[in-house]
Amino acid sequence: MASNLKNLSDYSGKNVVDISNKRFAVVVAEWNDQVTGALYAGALDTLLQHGAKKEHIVTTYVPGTFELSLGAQWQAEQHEIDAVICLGCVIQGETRHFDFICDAVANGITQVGLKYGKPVIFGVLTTDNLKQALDRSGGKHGNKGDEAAITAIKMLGIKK
Ligand SMILES: Nc1c(NC[C@H](O)[C@H](O)[C@H](O)CO)[nH]c(=O)[nH]c1=O
Ligand SMILES: CC(=O)[C@@H](O)COP(=O)(O)O
Repeated sequence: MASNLKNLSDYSGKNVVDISNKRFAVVVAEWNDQVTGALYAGALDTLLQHGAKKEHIVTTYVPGTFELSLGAQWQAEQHEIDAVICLGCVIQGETRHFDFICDAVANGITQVGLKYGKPVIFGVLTTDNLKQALDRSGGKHGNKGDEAAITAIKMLGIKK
């Protein structure tokens, strides 16, 4: 369902479990930091609102979205990490570079989750322009950082 039909910050309460002892890694891309900073604020707030302890949230930064996959692997390979949340924002420029980054990071993040059997969440905006990104990082369509955090929580509820 397109974001303009479903607010990114709305979610059902199903599979929302006690996360007071769960440890989260949040990996944030520095590119478009006006947007990724807002995504991070949303994700952090959502984790804390649902009972995560601040001392159980490890935050690291990578240069760009392309580096999120390796940044996520460095976190997921640590036994004590229960879930990884990846936050980035790729905005279409004049060339096809956008396509290569988006494809690489979607596949890379997927492979990390499968390799370590842990939720590794794709909290990446892939937009045509800055306005679309701002609308989805705390604007009229909600915050994909919220969505990424609640997705991590719900996946932990599903994983036995
Ligand atoms: N154009 C955007 C980038 N480009 C940088 C890449 O992510 C990567 O860091 C570089 O290709 C070196 O490997 N990154 C974003 O996160 N967002 C963009 O819009
Ligand atoms: C997604 C990008 O890497 C892009 O913003 C770079 O811009 P351009 O395609 O004009 O080089």
